[in-house]
Amino acid sequence: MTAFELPAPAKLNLFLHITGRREDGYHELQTLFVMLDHGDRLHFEPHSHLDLQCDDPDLPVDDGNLVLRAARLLQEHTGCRQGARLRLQKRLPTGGGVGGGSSDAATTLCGLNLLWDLNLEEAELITLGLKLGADVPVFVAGHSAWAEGVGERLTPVFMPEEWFLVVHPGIAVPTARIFSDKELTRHTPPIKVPASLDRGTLDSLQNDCESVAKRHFPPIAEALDWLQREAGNARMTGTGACCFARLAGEQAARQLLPRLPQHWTGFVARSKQISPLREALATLRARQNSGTS
Ligand SMILES: C[C@](O)(CO)[C@H](O)COP(=O)(O)OP(=O)(O)OC[C@H]1O[C@@H](n2ccc(N)nc2=O)[C@H](O)[C@@H]1O
Ligand SMILES: Nc1ncnc2c1ncn2[C@@H]1O[C@H](COP(=O)(O)OP(=O)(O)OP(=O)(O)O)[C@@H](O)[C@H]1O
Repeated sequence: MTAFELPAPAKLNLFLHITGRREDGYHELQTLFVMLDHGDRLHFEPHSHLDLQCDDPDLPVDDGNLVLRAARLLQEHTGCRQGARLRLQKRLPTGGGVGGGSSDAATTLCGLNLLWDLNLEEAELITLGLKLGADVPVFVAGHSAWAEGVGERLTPVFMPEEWFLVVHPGIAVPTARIFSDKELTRHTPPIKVPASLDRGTLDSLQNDCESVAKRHFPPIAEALDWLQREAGNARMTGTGACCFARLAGEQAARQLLPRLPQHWTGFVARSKQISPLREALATLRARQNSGTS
């Protein structure tokens, strides 16, 4: 396979319940993930060794970057000695709760599986991904999903494609800081996976991390208040910092975006049943099979 580019999409947690804590300190969750049509991009090229470039000067380009950690993990797991030149275009805010780093890691695993002709099955990539972070498996699976465990027990759910305004109130939230707070609600009773998730049910479900995140990071409370006033049904995603609201359509979302207070950034995105990564991989494979790569 020669050079190609793949998306690393964002996710939203439409709700997030914490139902318990494991002995290793990780939290048991119930959450609904949707994939968005907005995210980072990663360029792959054959190369003698692993080399990462990134357009965000605040991110490391050594093993501190999840892209290189994912690449090395795949090399170790398969014994593959090939390299790759990887160029990461960041669009997702770091520590934003939209899964930026995790999605980059998933795209790296899937892209190198193709570049290096490894032919690993999706289940094997998911197991590897979980070693890199609790959010990596859902990006490898690449569809909207109900998730349990630490986020790795995935059940596909059909969700209508909807438009969202996602607001980033200019701060980075370290996930561990929220999960280590003594006052975090950790015992929400588990709910059964509903056969279908109607809007009324979804709107009644909360993000258990919100109150702790709002206390540590007041800009999150401000962003939630603003979105609630302007659009209704405001929620935080993951452990923050991003907050989001569902809008009636693309136009409504795009009209609200320029009205964001100046010190925040945001983006408009549509949820996708099948992630842009999975779609792009299918196109690349089809090209490979027809010999036009
Ligand atoms: C909150 C979510 O974003 C929901 O999608 C994810 O569960 C977080 O996933 P992630 O960013 O991939 O998190 P990881 O990199 O695996 O973990 C960061 C830290 O958060 C804490 N952590 C994370 C996930 C989890 N289910 N329980 C935890 O207690 C752990 O202290 C861990 O050291
Ligand atoms: N490729 C990457 N992109 C973003 N952050 C990265 C990357 N590689 C390593 N990191 C580190 O990961 C941390 C933030 O991770 P990430 O961007 O996944 O947070 P997040 O968007 O809040 O995701 P989540 O919803 O999974 O919590 C930062 O400490 C950052 O330096």
